[in-house]
Amino acid sequence: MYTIQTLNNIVQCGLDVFGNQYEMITEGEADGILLRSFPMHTMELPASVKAIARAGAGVNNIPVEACTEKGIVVFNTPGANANAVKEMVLASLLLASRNLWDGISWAKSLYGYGDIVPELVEAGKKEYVGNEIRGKRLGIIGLGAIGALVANDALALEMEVIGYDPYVSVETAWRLSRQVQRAVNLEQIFATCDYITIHVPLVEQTRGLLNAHAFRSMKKGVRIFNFSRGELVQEEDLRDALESGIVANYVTDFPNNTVLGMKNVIPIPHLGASTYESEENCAIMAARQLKTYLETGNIRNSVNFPNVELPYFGQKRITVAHKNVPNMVGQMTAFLAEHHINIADMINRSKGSYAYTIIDIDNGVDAHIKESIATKIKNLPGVAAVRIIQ
Ligand SMILES: NC(=O)C1=CN([C@@H]2O[C@H](COP(=O)(O)OP(=O)(O)OC[C@H]3O[C@@H](n4cnc5c(N)ncnc54)[C@H](O)[C@@H]3O)[C@@H](O)[C@H]2O)C=CC1
Ligand SMILES: O=C(O)C(=O)COP(=O)(O)O
Repeated sequence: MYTIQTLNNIVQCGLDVFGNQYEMITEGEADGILLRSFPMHTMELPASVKAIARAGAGVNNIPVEACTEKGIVVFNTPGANANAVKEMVLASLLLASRNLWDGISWAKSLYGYGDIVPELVEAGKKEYVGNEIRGKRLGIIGLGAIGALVANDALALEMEVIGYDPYVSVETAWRLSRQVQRAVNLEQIFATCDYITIHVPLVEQTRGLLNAHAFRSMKKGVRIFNFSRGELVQEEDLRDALESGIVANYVTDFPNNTVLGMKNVIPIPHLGASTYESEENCAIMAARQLKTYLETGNIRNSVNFPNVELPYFGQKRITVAHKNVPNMVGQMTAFLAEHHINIADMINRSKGSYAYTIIDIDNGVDAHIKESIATKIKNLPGVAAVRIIQ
């Protein structure tokens, strides 16, 4: 029996993945945590927690580094909500270009004028003339799951598309249309684009990516779309850019009080991933990854540990999350050799400064010997967490 704590509402089909061997709780000590955007940074993590699954892409709400040091595996669901965000970006391109936000608000304000409403509409519509997006240049910062989808569909809408992503994955590169131009630096995007959309994770390197320097390099009247995270944009610099007209519109999925007070901001209440389809995709994927990890130790789509999978048929298994330093595996297997325990199968993979090892041992080993080996491994310098699965 495992216990899963949910920190946000997770759609039922995701919860159903766990089955009746799991207890679902919202407070207390759990083996696994399932969440969406719940801010975890100030949360005390019980020692019972072995893994955290983010039903979504961004993990900046999770203390990933602290989790890594404790051997807690953090998962996300790459691509599972990308289509939802892409559709929102496409809608926003039109929303901002055609002055739909102001136009609709004005039309609604005409309620009560009676029979002359149609006349007022025809007389007033000249205030809301917009631009077409066809033929305009769209700059995409970050060509991951979302950025690549936006790029391809913007081309289909006859936009000219240029993308910037120095770390683009091979998989994304294959999916991208060859018509997407490649920017060698951000200045190329800033200086030439009519529309700029940003699809990078919030990390120290990307915080404040759009700042005074960036705004100064942009074409006057550029429209900016932020469906990634509010902190990617330096707020006071944005205010100046909106006031001076460098930025014609800022469409953001992350409104806060400061940004709401700025002119020409189109605020969206973090609806990028809020579709039934995406909520289901994310919840099912996150739940499956978490369940698999708890039951087999296999890791798929973790942000802090490598993908490691060894087929599991109910055999005895030791899993170790540890630092990626020499002789870790040697020391672990030495303990097994001391007790004449045969290794049936083994795998070790690393990701950055951490690694993960799965050791399958032959059945028939006494429980107390297994426990003693687990304790010896746990006490090795560099080991973050040890589990015995059987
Ligand atoms: N508004 C919403 O509801 C949602 C927001 N998001 C946000 O969007 C972000 C991107 O999501 P995905 O495309 O699914 O993630 P992803 O991981 O597939 O793509 C991110 C891309 O950014 C690139 N990148 C990283 N640092 C960069 C830099 N300094 N300059 C240029 N490119 C850089 C990476 O190489 C990668 O290709 C998430 O991290 C999250 O913050 C994601 C889903 C829903
Ligand atoms: O997946 C992401 O990064 C998102 O921002 C989606 O957040 P949500 O699950 O809608 O709270």
